[in-house]
Amino acid sequence: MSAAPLPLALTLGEPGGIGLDVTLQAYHRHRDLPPFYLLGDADALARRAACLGIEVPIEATEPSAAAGIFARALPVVAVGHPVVGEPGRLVPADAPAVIASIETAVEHVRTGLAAAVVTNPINKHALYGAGFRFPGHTEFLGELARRFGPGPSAGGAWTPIMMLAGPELRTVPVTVHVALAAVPGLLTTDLIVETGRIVAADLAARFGLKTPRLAVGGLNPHAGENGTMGREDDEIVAPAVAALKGLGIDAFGPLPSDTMFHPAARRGYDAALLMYHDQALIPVKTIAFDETVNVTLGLPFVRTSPDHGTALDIAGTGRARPDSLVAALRMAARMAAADAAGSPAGAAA
Ligand SMILES: NC(=O)c1ccc[n+]([C@@H]2O[C@H](COP(=O)([O-])OP(=O)(O)OC[C@H]3O[C@@H](n4cnc5c(N)ncnc54)[C@H](O)[C@@H]3O)[C@@H](O)[C@H]2O)c1
Ligand SMILES: N[C@H](C(=O)O)[C@H](O)COP(=O)(O)O
Repeated sequence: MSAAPLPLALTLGEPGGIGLDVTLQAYHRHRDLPPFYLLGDADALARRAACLGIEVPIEATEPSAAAGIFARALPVVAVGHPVVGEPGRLVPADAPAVIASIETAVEHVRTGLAAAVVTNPINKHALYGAGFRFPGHTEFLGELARRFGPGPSAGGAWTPIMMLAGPELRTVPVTVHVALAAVPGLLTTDLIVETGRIVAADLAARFGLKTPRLAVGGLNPHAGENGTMGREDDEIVAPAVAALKGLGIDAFGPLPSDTMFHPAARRGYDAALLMYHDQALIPVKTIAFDETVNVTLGLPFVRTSPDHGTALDIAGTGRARPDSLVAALRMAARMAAADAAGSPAGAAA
């Protein structure tokens, strides 16, 4: 007899945003989801369900009982902080619960209570007053990963890599939450090579792509047009592509970033590496905003998230679509199964 699958640990996210809405709607509308529990406050979730006018049975519980409860009620595991969760408003008193839910989710995976971490969106600015010092989940999770033991990077660090994965396109920003003006100074050949190496390794191990093809986009218009529109593409990006090839990775570029996302071009690669946040996130969110998943590669555990943000403008209105969260829950379950099996399981979106 095989054991019941471990549940996924879903974090609270910003309680003034749509995280609670999409959590409730996902459970309400989809009967075939992998079992998950919300790390938060059952009362706040019940208040949001009433606000949305939907009936969702909610049960406060412990992680070990969550999978058994899931068929009859949405399990909620308390994080030890009450939550106000007023739709459309950031309440400073809610920040400790938001941070605690992320830490607790990672701890539950580390201690074998949960299979993977799925995060609801946060408002980073709202957390800074409570001591949060990271640009986003990605960097915070990289730090929390140290609890699993030393990572492969310098000083025992883990290198978390952001990938946005949709049904037709996967993109990776090489630099992430930094001002555009800082990007040229941060781009190095080593950074691109390390990013490409982790992407190729995780696509093979966790997405069932044995020899993933990586398209590398240039920084400047027309990938620098032979150096006449900036030298970074020739001096930093091209050597990184050559180094990735030297590692046996099927990488090519630098490509002009404006013409690498049309349908025929997309069929030529499994993931695209782009030099900064908006180069990577605009195409994938434009093509499939409702189905794309934000996944963190390079960690000793699985983390996925919907691609959207807190959307304070529509919280509590019933207009938030749960599709991206549903995709994130399903992808997390597939990736965790691949990790558990120690072999590729094909977690493609
Ligand atoms: N994973 C995360 O924690 C994460 C991801 C992205 C943005 N954010 C944060 O979210 C905040 C708001 O960011 P933003 O305004 O750029 O993006 P957003 O995704 O919150 O909203 C952009 C637009 O899309 C709409 N929208 C978003 N999700 C939707 C859904 N599920 N259904 C229907 N409509 C939806 C919103 O109403 C808004 O009009 C920022 O503080 C940002 O840092 C967090
Ligand atoms: N850049 C991400 C996006 O726009 O989807 C987002 O801010 C989430 O980042 P984290 O997963 O690091 O919180």
